Amino acid sequence: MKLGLIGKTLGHSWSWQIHDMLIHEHYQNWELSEDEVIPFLEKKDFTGINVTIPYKEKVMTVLDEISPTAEKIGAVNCIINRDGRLYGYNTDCDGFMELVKTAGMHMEGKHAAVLGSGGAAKAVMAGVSQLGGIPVMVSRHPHDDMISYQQMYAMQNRFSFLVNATPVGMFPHMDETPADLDVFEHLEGVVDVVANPLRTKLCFQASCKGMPSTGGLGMLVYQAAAADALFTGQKVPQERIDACLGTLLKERRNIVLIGMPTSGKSSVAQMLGKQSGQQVYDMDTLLEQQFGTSIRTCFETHGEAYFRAKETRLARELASKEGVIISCGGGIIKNPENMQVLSQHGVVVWLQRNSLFPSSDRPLSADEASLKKLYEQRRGLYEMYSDIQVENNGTLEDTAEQILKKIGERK
Ligand SMILES: Nc1ncnc2c1ncn2[C@@H]1O[C@H](COP(=O)(O)OP(=O)(O)OP(=O)(O)O)[C@@H](O)[C@H]1O
Ligand SMILES: O=C(O)C1=C[C@@H](O)[C@@H](O)[C@H](O)C1
Ligand SMILES: [Mg+2]
Repeated sequence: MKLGLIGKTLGHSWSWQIHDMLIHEHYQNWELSEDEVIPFLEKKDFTGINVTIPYKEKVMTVLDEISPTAEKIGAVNCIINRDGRLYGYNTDCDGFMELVKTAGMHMEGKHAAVLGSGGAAKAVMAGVSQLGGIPVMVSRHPHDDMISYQQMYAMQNRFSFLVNATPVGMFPHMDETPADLDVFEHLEGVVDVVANPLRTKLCFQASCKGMPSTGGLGMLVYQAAAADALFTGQKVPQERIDACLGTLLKERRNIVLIGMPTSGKSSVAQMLGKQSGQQVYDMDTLLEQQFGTSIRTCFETHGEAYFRAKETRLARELASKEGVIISCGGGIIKNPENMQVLSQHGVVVWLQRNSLFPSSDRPLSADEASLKKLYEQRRGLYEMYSDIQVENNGTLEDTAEQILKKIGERK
């Protein structure tokens, strides 16, 4: 089988790795210029290909047959060569539907605001409809049946779901967000088709509100699985799809430990590193190295604001890493920006320990009374920002194992 992906720039594509895991087949990248696309297709020297930006519409002109869904969407991302005849499909739509189902979201009879008007947005519109939902396309330059962002906000009451199908928030523009979630009063879930970062700012804001949300990595894997079923004529077993997602997440997702001073973040991080083989970064230790003094001395000399600014800068630096363990200082949750950047590629674990103790090394919890006060001030924030909560009352080994187990159970 000769399989691969065509598009303009493919350096950042994860598809070759995904298809390798799903069907153990070699999958090539063919970077083509505008003029090369049609001759490439006419040569028909492939078994099956995926098509990505910006050629999903252009390829339709030379296909022999196009599936009704792809025709309706107006974009093809999968082409099969059957005895010299080219058949076009849209598996982005299948991928989107699978993503929504896996996230446990039920769109039947509900309105979904779909942000964007490009190929991805059109596939999402078809997916929402096939799931029984009522999609409404939202665009900065609305025409035909689309509405503007202003109109969306004006009718916010109607929407149960918000789907981002624009590139806003995608790496490297991770501080951007396509919509203001605060305006919506009845949202049940947020879907972002962006896969990098794993959690966009939009999804972070949804998690802070306790609202179900999902990023686009699952869609990327599910659309690939749907394409593989067309390439091979056989369904990809679910276990293989799950294993593929698990591997991609393990390689890219950081484990971020938050919690009260002395809850065990640094010790558990070291144990996790030992058990999983991932690199460990201890923020307080790194800051102490940077200052050349203890944290207490830094507070005494420069004040808390100085320390917090350095902490945020370090959080941003570490947030760009992938597949590592990050142990935070207890006060990391004081600045929402820290948690947003650390959550981009991170699963955030709140470590809880019964026997917390005052420590002269930690300026804000040097005695029992301040420790207690600190806990009351911070527990709501630890809860809001964490994906997983784990007790650290047994051995460090047990705690680390429990964390890895709970993370493994998440998709
Ligand atoms: N599960 C555990 N079993 C035994 N001792 C533990 C356990 N977890 C933590 N400790 C001990 O508690 C103390 C505080 O742990 P650690 O320094 O890892 O906490 P921390 O959350 O990183 O604190 P800080 O926020 O002050 O950096 C250490 O002496 C550590 O050995
Ligand atoms: O970036 C990628 O590798 C891809 C993205 C989407 O366009 C998919 O439709 C395509 O199959 C592969
Ligand atoms: Mg520590």
